[in-house]
Amino acid sequence: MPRDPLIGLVGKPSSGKSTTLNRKLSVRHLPFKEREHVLIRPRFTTIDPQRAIGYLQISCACARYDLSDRCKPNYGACVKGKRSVPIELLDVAGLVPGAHEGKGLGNKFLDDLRQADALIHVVDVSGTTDAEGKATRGYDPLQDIVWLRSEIVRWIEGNLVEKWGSIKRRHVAIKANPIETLQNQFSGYGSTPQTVARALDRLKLKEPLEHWSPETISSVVNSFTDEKFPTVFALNKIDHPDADKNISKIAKMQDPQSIVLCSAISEVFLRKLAKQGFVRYVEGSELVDTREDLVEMGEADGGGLKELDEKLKTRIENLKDMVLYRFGSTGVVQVLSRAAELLGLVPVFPVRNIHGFGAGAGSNAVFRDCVLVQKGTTVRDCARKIMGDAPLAYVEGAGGVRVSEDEVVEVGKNDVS
Ligand SMILES: Nc1nc2c(ncn2[C@@H]2O[C@H](COP(=O)(O)OP(=O)(O)OP(=O)(O)O)[C@@H](O)[C@H]2O)c(=O)[nH]1
Repeated sequence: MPRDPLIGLVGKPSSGKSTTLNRKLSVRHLPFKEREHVLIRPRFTTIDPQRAIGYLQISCACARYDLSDRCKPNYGACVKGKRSVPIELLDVAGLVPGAHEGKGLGNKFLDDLRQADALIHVVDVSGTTDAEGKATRGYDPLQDIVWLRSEIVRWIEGNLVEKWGSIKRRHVAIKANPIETLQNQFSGYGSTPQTVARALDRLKLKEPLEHWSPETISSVVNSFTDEKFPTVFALNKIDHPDADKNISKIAKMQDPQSIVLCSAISEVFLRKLAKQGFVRYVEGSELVDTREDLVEMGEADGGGLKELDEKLKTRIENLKDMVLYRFGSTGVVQVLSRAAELLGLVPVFPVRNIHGFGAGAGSNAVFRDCVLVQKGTTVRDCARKIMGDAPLAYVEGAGGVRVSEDEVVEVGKNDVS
């Protein structure tokens, strides 16, 4: 049965992980059942990783069938076809340079990372904190991208090289293929034979495994790391004046698809103002309206918003200029969306009644559930994930069409019941 996708949040101290999570983690607003899930589960000490629930914004199935006004999710929310679906996050705090040698409880944190399917690396792009998170000025944040990646690679490589002699001997003795041999070593990182196959495929290696040089082993581990831990770089603190030059530098070195610019503190601020009734704010967009704006747009009562004092007005104007107009949004919602894209997550909407998309039992509500599955998941696996071991007669997709259990689920293709 496929397990739920898990995204790990990493970054040095003070890069802004908690601030980013505060945005995504609204424990108070969750139903009680879900809250239990969210609470930090201390195992041995208080610095254990935290499981948190983030909200991934997707386009809801209700929008495709023009049923937005009847869409009532059991978890998360749906506003005019934009649905927030809960997704689990693993907050891996405490990674510092030297973690693979055990510095700062590094091995433990790296071990916790094993469970993650993708990573969000929160980078302080303002350069106002050094490698260990202490206040400074002019630090080059590209170094953080380099060292954090290197910690993960050196950890995996170290574990592999330590046993390389016996791995090689066994490989030759049982005439295994490289995928089998490596999968045996990498399964502890949550790898599958497909992950290993893709990692090897890229390298087009000619030499048999028993003749691999240390450089080849290193490139195999690098390629495996790319496959197993696809990473989004959340370049945080873009509101800071020193951020610009660092952003350009990082943009030249990294795949643009892997970068999202964000200002977690701006997102927290805007949400707070919206909650207090001072602004109307559409999450993930550049739209922030004050009472005056709404009056100007023809809403006589200013949308019922409160009057702002001069200080708050100036702060909002600055935030618009420095962040929203320049970058299009605070970027925080986009960070999670990009990670889901890298993972190829597919939202699936299980319903009891495939013709009306309802939940049954006389309810008028539609699309109450939405589960996220990894790309490549079959209809059978998906049904098992939703129904457990209950006997499966057959699965129908939208329009009441029977769907083969071997079919792979795709967006908009087979919303199953
Ligand atoms: N200017 C600016 N400051 C930010 C932003 N996000 C976070 N900060 C500040 O950076 C500091 C560290 O933020 P945290 O969210 O606590 O960082 P962290 O990565 O969780 O730190 P640890 O818990 O030590 O691992 C705080 O003072 C935040 O207010 C941002 O977008 N812009």
